[in-house]
Order: sequence, then structure tokens, then C-alpha cells
Amino acid sequence: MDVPSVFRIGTRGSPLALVQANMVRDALCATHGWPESRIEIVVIRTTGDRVQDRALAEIGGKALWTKELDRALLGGEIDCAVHSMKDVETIRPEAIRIAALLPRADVRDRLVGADSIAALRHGAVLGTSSPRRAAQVKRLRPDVTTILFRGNVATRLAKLAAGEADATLLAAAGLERLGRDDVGVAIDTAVLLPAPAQGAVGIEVRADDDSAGALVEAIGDGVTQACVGAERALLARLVADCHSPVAALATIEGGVMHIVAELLAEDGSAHVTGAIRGEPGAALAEALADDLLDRAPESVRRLFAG
Ligand SMILES: NCc1[nH]cc(CCC(=O)O)c1CC(=O)O
Repeated sequence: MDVPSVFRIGTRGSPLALVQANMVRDALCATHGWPESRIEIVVIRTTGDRVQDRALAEIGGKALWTKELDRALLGGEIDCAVHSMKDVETIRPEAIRIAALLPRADVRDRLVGADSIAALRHGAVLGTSSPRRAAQVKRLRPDVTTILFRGNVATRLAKLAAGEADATLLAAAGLERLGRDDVGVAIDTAVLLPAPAQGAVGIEVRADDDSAGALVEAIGDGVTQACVGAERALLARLVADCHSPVAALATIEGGVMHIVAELLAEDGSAHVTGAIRGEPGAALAEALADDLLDRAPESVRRLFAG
């Protein structure tokens, strides 16, 4: 195989992104018997990193975390790009391929600032920039209001400590990777269903780069790829993305896939949930998406499927 002497991993520069890039480096070195010096980590600044003061959905919405990495990948500056799959747009350029997913971490959200959603004080303020988390908490607690919380994990925890909100929700996976799993309490997925692809780190390559593709595929986890693939197929069928108030979780047990999903009105005043069990794959997720759209109240359905 034609292998470059140095394998370049492209990543964003946030502390979480760097940890995730290091995880990919370690997996590649362990699997291929490479010394660490074989890998170069290339930090690329994205639009999402620059713009901190507005709702992500407002600033032109799409590809905030991926556009610059895509450009570097397609331009041959890097051999692969590492992403939190939760932040990767539903529809990717044809010239880019998700070659592997690392084994998925804890998929749950952690609540910081209270012991449970029920225990939030009356009229509590939740800091979040996630339409899904805002809608889910308002559904359970209509008295709660939300304010926009952006920035990386440390920034959000600092805002909470400064009293800007009573509580916030953060992905357990991100906290764990940053060594902060002492923070907050994990909320059961039966209470707060996570975002599609939450807890999954993906590695993309150029679709025509068979050499990088094979090297990266060797560190992939098949179950994670199937489950995250199904969650992303559900998003695609809904014409939704990471700014949509949608939650979904696919799991596989004994070769059977189980998908649970939830669509919400942005203020949590309406929602629809559903589940399906069957042969792993996109078709199963699409069937669940169609069922949810069929049953969704109008205030929910109008947010989805174009
Ligand atoms: N949108 C930001 C983002 N993207 C991925 C993670 C956490 C790591 C993961 O879910 O894999 C986070 C932070 C958070 O939601 O708390």
C-alpha cells in the first residue's frame, strides 16, 4: 500500500476536539504499530469556533464545524478529519466519506446545577444552545426558561459558576473525555433521549483516497457505525440537522437494531415519540421517521421534512 510517511489528522482546536484527535492518533498507532511521530495533528479553525455570541442557527446555519476541515481535506492538507459526529451535517459532500467511528462513549446528557430535572427550582433558567435540550426540558418543566449558552465545555461551566443560569446540560461523552466526569449527574435516556450521533467520534477521508480509507477503517467500530448511520438516516429522512429539536438513539442487541426517537415543538408544548425494532440499517430508521411524521402534531411536523 502507498502510505505517506506522515499521516496528518485534521481537527478543530477546542480542548475536546484535541482530545478526540489524540484518541484517533492513539488508535491508529496501536492498530498499525506506528510510533507517535508518524502522525501530525493539524489544527484548523472553523466558523463555529470564531463566532461565539449568536445562536448557531442564526449565522448561516450549516457546516459551521466542517467547512474549513472539508476544504483542508479536499485540498490535500490533511489525510483525515476528526469530528464529533453530532455536529456533522446530515448531508455530506460526495467527495468525502465517513470511513470509521470510534467505539461510542456514554450517550447520555449530564445535568449540572441540580440533581434531576424534577429538582430544578420553579422558574429555573437553563443555559443551553441546543434546541433539542431546550425543548425536552420545557416539555418536562414548562416553568423553566432557557438562555443561550455557547462556547466550549469549560466556558459553559464558567458561565454556570458565574450564575448566568441555574443549570446546564452537557454530553457525558465530552465531560468524560475532558476528565470532568465528576461534573453533574447523568440523566437516563428514558428521561432525556440524546441527540443523534451523541458520544460518537467520526473520521472522514477523501472518498477517492483508498490508502487513507483503509488505514482509518481498521480502527472503526462496526456497531457504532451502524447505529450512528441509522440515526443520521433518520435525520436525513426528516430533513433535519443538529439544530432541529430531534432526539434519537439506535442500539443493537443480538443482531437486532432498536431505534427510539422523539420530535418536539421548539417550546416543548408538543412532541411525538416512537420506537422500532428490526434489521439494522437505514431503511429501519426511515420507517421510524415516516411513522413519526405521520403521527406528529402540526406544530411539530411543520419543523421537519422540508
Ligand atoms: N455541540 C457541541 C458538542 N458536540 C459534541 C459534544 C460532546 C461530545 C459528543 O457528544 O460526542 C458537544 C458538547 C456537548 O454537547 O456537551
